[in-house]
Amino acid sequence: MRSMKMPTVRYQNGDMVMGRWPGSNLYYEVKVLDFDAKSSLYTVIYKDGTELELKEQDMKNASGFQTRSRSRSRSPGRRRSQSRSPARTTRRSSSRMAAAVTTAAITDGVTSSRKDTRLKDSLEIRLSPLPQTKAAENNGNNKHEKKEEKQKDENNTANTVNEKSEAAVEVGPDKTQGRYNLRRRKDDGDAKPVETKPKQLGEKDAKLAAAPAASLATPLDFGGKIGAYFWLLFLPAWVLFLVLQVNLEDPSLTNFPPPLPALEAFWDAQALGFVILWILFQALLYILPVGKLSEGVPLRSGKKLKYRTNGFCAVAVSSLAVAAAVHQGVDLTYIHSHFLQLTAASFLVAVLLSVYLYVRSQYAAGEQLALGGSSGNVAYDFFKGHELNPRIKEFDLKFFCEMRPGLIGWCLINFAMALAEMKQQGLDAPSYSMILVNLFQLLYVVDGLWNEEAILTTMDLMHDGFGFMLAFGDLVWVPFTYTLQAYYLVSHPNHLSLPAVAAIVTLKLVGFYIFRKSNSEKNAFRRNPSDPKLSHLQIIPTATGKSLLVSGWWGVVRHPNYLGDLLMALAWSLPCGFSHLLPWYYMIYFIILLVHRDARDMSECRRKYGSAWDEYCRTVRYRIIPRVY
Ligand SMILES: NC(=O)C1=CN([C@@H]2O[C@H](COP(=O)(O)OP(=O)(O)OC[C@H]3O[C@@H](n4cnc5c(N)ncnc54)[C@H](OP(=O)(O)O)[C@@H]3O)[C@@H](O)[C@H]2O)C=CC1
Ligand SMILES: CC(C)=CCC[C@@H](C)[C@H]1CC=C2C3=C(CC[C@@]21C)[C@@]1(C)CC[C@H](O)C(C)(C)[C@@H]1CC3
Repeated sequence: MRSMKMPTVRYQNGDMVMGRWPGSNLYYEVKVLDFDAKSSLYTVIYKDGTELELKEQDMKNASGFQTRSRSRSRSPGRRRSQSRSPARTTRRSSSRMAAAVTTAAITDGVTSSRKDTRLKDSLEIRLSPLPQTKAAENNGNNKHEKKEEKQKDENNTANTVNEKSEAAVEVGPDKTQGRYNLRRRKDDGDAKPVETKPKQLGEKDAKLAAAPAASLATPLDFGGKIGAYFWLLFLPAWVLFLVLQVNLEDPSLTNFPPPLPALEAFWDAQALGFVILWILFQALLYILPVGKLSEGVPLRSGKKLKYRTNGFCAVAVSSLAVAAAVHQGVDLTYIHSHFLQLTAASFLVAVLLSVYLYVRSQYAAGEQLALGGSSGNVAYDFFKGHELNPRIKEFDLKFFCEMRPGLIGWCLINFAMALAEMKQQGLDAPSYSMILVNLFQLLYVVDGLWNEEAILTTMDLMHDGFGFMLAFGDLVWVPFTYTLQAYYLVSHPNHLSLPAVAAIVTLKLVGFYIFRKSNSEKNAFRRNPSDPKLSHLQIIPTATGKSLLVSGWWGVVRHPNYLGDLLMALAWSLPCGFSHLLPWYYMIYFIILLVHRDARDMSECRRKYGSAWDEYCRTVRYRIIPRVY
């Protein structure tokens, strides 16, 4: 009441006005409940019961609007787009729900073709869900409809969707000006963001969570079933090719096939012993009860897993252990001279682990399976990973393998290469090139471990199952191909002038800054969308209850973190010079990997977020490189 008496307050308690739905151009009829003079926010209630806080600029007098019938807005274009839209099932079924919360479709009287397109677009925006109980109240009256809706939603992983499409109104050119406070008033007490609260599963959600993953499975990628066979054979063969190439004086693609060693040369029991010891040592560090217990993102079941994020401690202890071993006279150049055998041993471990993972996934409950690795085809699911988060008690195999033995092993191998260079070239200290490669990659790994919690919001952890692709990637690909630049420098010295060093360091730092800032921004937002530090960012709400960042780093390109990563990759290759293609292998591979990952992520997000994702893509036009790609 205190605030309502102030002269600057435009709307009074109880006034019916039009309120903009956050992140869109849609205006709905709302009732003003309160005004907070401190924050200058109005608390309003929409007809479906959603309470939000809005700024005055996002509210308008109802008299300035004219109504528009739904049928008029359904242009042929719209029908086309509907039939293409992955959100169509949800949209149609939920439009019936919307009947309960209908207001008339209205426009502000501005008519232009641009506006029609925008209206068409905005009508497709699916809005944030109501709390389950409320949604059930609104939607649950007609049992027949509810049943039908369940069936229609079978292929949609989104939670209950509530749509107010009939009440769409578009106003103003600045569709996402300012961030909206999406916290409901009753949540203010615990100040928890809507999306990080454990979900109260409604009947439908419980059914979705328990549904066999096969019925929800996403389209196959990596060339599908045939592709899986190809990658299962090609990836190990390619690693072998690279490892044999880097040993040659003149590594070149034209040396194909490179001279193959005898079969016995691959096997070394001691090398296998070292690999197993290293993995066990890392496992021991992982289970130490030190460091934070971080929560992962909610699973389909609504549950959140806990992860021990003590990676920085693990790399610190590992460094001390390695330093002590060197001090005790352990010759780390063994890693250089037995590279092939160590690779073969790690490959063996990765294959055995993948078989174990596949077998155990056969006994896993539906809700524990990855949607992307549940095709029903053995080779594909073995490759892509059938179970999402395989765990032995609290020990998370995917998280451990991705962040520990291979990643920390990468630094150990690089360090061994620096020692091997000094030995082979008769140097008192490693070359500038070797130092740069070592420091750059060490920074990358240590940063990843320092920010270990951020991995929990990456694709691998959230969506990909744990199978051969990641087991092999983590235990073989990362430690034995990401180290090729250091390996190459052992016998292919490349002199760098100081200005060249300065230029490469600058490039690395720029890349690192973009990479770190963008990853941290997304991670912080996913963890707490109401974080005051992010209040300057603009968002697009989606039907799943999660929002998409549309400004800040994620408003520059759709994958700013990939851009930073690519700049860093360039800085890792430059110290090796231009004599051979081999040290540029990582750069080339990484472009392919990230372009493919971006495409995978795009289709996954389109499936998840429907038209909200399309809206994001229209606003943020470029994928990785501003104005180029
Ligand atoms: N060195 C290496 O070998 C590799 C390094 N990487 C690096 O790992 C990091 C993680 O990469 P990756 O897991 O591929 O992808 P991202 O960390 O970019 O994660 C993609 C997910 O982020 C969410 N998202 C996308 N756009 C937005 C937005 N606008 N607002 C909010 N959330 C959004 C979506 O998930 P949701 O909405 O479900 O939360 C999407 O599925 C990157 O820095 C990458 O460069 C990756 C692969 C290999
Ligand atoms: C060809 C093939 C077998 C591909 C498998 C891909 C994996 C090698 C990569 C998938 C995502 C990865 C990430 C990292 C390493 C490579 C893999 C496993 C990462 C741990 C490197 C360090 C970073 O700081 C990171 C934590 C962001 C990153 C996460 C993704």
